[in-house]
Amino acid sequence: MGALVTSRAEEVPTLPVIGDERIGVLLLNLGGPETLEDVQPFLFNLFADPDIIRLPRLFRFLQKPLAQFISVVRAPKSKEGYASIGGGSPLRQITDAQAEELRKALWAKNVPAKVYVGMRYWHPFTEEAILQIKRDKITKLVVLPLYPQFSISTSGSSLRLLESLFREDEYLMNMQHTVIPSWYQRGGYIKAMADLIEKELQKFDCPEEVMIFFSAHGVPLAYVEEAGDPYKAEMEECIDLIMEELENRRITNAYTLAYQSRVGPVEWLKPYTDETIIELGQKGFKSLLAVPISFVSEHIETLEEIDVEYKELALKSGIQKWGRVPALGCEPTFIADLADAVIESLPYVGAMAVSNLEARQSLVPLGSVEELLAAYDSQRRELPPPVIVWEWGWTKSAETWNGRAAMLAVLVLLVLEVTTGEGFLHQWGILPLFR
Ligand SMILES: C=CC1=C(C)c2cc3[nH]c(cc4nc(cc5[nH]c(cc1n2)c(C)c5CCC(=O)O)C(CCC(=O)O)=C4C)c(C)c3C=C
Ligand SMILES: [Fe+2]
Ligand SMILES: [Fe+2]
Repeated sequence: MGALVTSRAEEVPTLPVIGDERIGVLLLNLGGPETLEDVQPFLFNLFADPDIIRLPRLFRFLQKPLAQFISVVRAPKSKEGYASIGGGSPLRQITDAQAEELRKALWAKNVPAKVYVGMRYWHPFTEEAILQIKRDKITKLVVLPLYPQFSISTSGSSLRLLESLFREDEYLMNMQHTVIPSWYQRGGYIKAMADLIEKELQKFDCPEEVMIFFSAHGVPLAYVEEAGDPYKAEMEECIDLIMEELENRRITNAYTLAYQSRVGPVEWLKPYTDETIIELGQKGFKSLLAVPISFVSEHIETLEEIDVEYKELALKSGIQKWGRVPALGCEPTFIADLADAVIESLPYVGAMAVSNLEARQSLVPLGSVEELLAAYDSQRRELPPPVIVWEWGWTKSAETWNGRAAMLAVLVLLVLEVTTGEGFLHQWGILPLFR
């Protein structure tokens, strides 16, 4: 259920109607498997997303079979990871708690709003949250992705899904709404991050000698260089702002940014976290403080990848003292800032009423996300034509048989790829995702 999120339902006051208005906030997030049985279907949902695996247009019909194949092959390794952090992702629980704290902060600031959670790949799905929003007859909606920096693969994917849901539904089309596409530059968020870093630095014997190691989730390089994803630029600006805030507190440590969690053999944003850790060890750094920067909840990549894998690598590479800044979670300065972001965006929701035509065309009043997504789509159209072109018959039955022949050919190609290690899917960087 994408319902009003609360730990104890009876404590939630009934949503007052101000005039005719009912305000809602929709938090968008990735979602994670709650049990080990959820892992494979969760992975299927993730890989079936064309914003995660970008196939050329002619091969889109392969998206789901490919997602099925990759998810089945990858599931055992992923399950091991989830088993090691307690048998499932903590993401739903943390996001629900953030939603409840945000609701309280909004009510405390005299903005009585309902807060909904819509996950992209697992429960509560975005579609469920939208159903609940309609049931509650929300009239003004603020859409807030829980990713500080925008990426096509995260906020972009969720917004694309929302846009398609909005287009199909008369009620949603007419609902006033606005989106906060990214918020990495907000003062409260920057301050909250700096507070956490400052606190963790104090746990080292010589805090001023610690290398502050920002580890962001990576994306394939082509997203940034070909599709125009602003993720890297926003990430770099975000880190500059945090370091400025620390400098104002006379904390002038060395710092660096690297990208973690790459999947498959295509080039991802560099430098890579693992390679950077080894280099820092070689350069003689002895103390590292890891700062997860692209996500505001603990999840498998903080709890397993950073806390276990990267720590082990660091210790092997000559680092003697390793620390890690916790994810923001329900940190009060951060939640208060999210509440302010929502409140500041409310006039834009009103503005949508003035130009409802715009509201019908785009989720975003200023058009920024629509422009980003449009740029991304035009990149997709410009991809070179695939080598195989199916140009057989035009009758219905011929098309059916062509489809079957194509599927058979694809299966043969898959078997050949797996056995020889070469082929189209390797060239597109897809097949090695299986491992
Ligand atoms: C800002 C954060 C994230 C970006 C950008 C991102 C891009 C991205 N991710 C994959 C593949 C996988 N991601 C997986 C889990 C996962 N991803 C993020 C965040 C970002 N992903 C989080 C927080 C999580 C963990 C959720 C949880 O359960 O705690 C997984 C599944 C885990 C695994 O098997 O390793 C995959 C696979 C790609 C390909 C991509 C960019 C194209
Ligand atoms: Fe991911
Ligand atoms: Fe990942």
